[in-house]
Amino acid sequence: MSLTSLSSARLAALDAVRALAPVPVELLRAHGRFLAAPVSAARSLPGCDNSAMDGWAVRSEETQGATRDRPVRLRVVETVYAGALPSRSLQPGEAARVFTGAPLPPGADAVVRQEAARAEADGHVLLFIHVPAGHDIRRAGEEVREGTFLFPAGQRVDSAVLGVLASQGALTALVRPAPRVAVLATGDELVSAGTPALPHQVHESNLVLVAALAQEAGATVAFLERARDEDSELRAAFSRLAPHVEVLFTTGGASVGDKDRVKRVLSELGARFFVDGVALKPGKPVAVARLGDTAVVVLPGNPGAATVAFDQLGRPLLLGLQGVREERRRVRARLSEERHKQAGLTYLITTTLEHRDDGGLPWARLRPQGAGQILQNVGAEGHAVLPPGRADFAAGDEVEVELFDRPRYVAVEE
Ligand SMILES: Nc1nc2c(c(=O)[nH]1)N[C@H]1C(S)=C(S)[C@@H](COP(=O)(O)OP(=O)(O)OC[C@H]3O[C@@H](n4cnc5c(N)ncnc54)[C@H](O)[C@@H]3O)O[C@H]1N2
Ligand code: MOO
Repeated sequence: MSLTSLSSARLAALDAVRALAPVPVELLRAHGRFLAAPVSAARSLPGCDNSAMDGWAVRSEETQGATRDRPVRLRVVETVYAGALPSRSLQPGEAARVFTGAPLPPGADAVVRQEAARAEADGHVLLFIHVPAGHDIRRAGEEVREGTFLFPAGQRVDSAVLGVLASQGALTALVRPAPRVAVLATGDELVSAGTPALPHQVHESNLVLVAALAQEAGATVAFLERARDEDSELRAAFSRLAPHVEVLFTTGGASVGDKDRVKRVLSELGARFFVDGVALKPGKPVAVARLGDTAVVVLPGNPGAATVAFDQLGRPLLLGLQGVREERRRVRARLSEERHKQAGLTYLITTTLEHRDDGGLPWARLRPQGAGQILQNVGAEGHAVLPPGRADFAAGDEVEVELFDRPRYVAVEE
């Protein structure tokens, strides 16, 4: 098996998919999806000059010198509520009762909030403070002007973006749908959760693990299935599942053992391989193929290896179907302990970061690592990247850490 570099494999894997066609969906259903086209403002926000407070709209120059002891007295000529329109312009000596969000009458240029004023029974108001022009007013278009750019294609639709789209009067957002995925766990040693397992048996855990990873990458999980390490079972499972999903993930049987049959059976079914083995640890046996219209990601059975292989090839592929690629933040850090590795491979080691008060680089506290282990991903902040071309790393050596949190999403060109 000749091993492809991680960077080439990531590029090659993306050729196995094309972005799904955009569809307009109701705003709440767009939550977590990615915009398929840029969005510009359909209207200005606010739409008109309006009051930021409950109070009185005034001509600011008339409040000159007002204090508690020497209030300014104005005649209240109307009341304007949010959503209503003023009936007239303010003339000298006049004020309008206004509530938060109410359009400002022409002629008014400031608001005195009601804590600084008192209504009198005879239809006047006493103002106790001087307000400059613009005070407690929200100007038309001060936040958004009609036609200005709001979001690029590829923007992830989170709650904040949904709020803005709704404020523009949008009912729907144009997004790419969630890719549908199936996960197939293979292995004769596996015992389903809920069933007692003998010491030589293994509780099946990759289905839920990979399904959750797929959901985190925006996919909808349509099938979770098991197959034994038999050609006929594998063949039947591939043929049954592939037509119904965009991506089929398999776990186990990916390596070179006698019962590692997944890749061979896929080939016999006519699958075309884009990636077959990557110079990566953990995750080396990972493959990406296409069976008919379905992308197949062959993940190793070891849970730690399956996680990294999913993260490096499966996740980009699911994001590609949604029209985006992810740019993770990278920071430099110092290794908290020495590591030795195979020089030809990229090692990705889950890590937390420790910031000390000495002003220096953070320390990468590597999690206990093993492809077959499963605790290493819990609470990890990122991957320490130990690049190829080097075998020995001493404690204190500088490395890059790729952070999982707050990535940037960029629309991919089609
Ligand atoms: N001679 C060689 N042996 C191995 C090589 C190699 O290059 N030459 N590669 C190793 C690497 S790297 C990995 S990673 C593993 C993974 O290979 P497979 O994909 O074939 O995985 P399995 O053998 O089926 O299982 C490995 C391990 O993981 C457990 N497992 C499998 N599926 C699940 C599941 N759904 N839930 C929980 N645990 C699961 C399984 O019981 C095994 O312990 O191969 C190396 N070997
Ligand atoms: O590369 Mo396998 O994925 O160690 O452990």
